[in-house]
Amino acid sequence: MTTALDPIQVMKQEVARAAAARVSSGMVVGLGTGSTTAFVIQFLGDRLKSGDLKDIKGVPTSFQASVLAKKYGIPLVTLDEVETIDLAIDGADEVDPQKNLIKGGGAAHTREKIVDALAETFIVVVDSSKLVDRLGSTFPVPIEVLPMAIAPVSRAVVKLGGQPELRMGVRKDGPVITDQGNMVLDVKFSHIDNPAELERTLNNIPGVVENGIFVGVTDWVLIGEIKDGQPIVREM
Ligand SMILES: O=C(CO)[C@H](O)[C@H](O)COP(=O)(O)O
Repeated sequence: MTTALDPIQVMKQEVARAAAARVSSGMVVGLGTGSTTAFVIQFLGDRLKSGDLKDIKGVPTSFQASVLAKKYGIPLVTLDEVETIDLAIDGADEVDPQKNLIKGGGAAHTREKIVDALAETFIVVVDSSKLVDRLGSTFPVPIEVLPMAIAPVSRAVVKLGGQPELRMGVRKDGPVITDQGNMVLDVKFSHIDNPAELERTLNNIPGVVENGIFVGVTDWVLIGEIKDGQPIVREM
């Protein structure tokens, strides 16, 4: 008996393979967080193992990314050790037609924004379900907040028209704690007219560490799709 592969997983793998193929020997590579970039890290490890790729260094965007990079044999460096990142590859929860993003489904958006924004080239890898006409259509905006400021930040986002919800752990009692020891508010907005303005406004609230709106950071989006029953990768 054969088991049909989940089409979303197939699209993620294809797009991850296409992104991993864009990495050249000697590059410093930003390693994103999430299920799609987990495939990227695995494929980079495969290329290193086969000798097709040599001497790359990874800058992880999360504890999860560093664990996977070690598992697949990718040497890691910190931002203290390198001045530039040649290429960053990361996933996203929503992508609009201007290549603006909502990220942070894995609560890693703070480190992701630092690494992705530093990269000379930033490639986003998504399956086609992540494409939206307008940010905020399907996904709330994740905001990393210092634990002591959860109440005032929640009140401030309500004044901005948002509905905040403290992100809770799935296999853990209590809230999700980020790699930096903070908490995450997922904030639903009925519509986001100006993502750049909302990104700045949210980051100006005292106690907010970083929010998951990424404006003007993306160079390329690789989109995994199924066409005529076959997975294809489209570029935006
Ligand atoms: O922003 C992220 C983590 O903070 C991820 O990149 C985003 O949630 C997409 O994840 P996936 O590839 O699993 O769909």
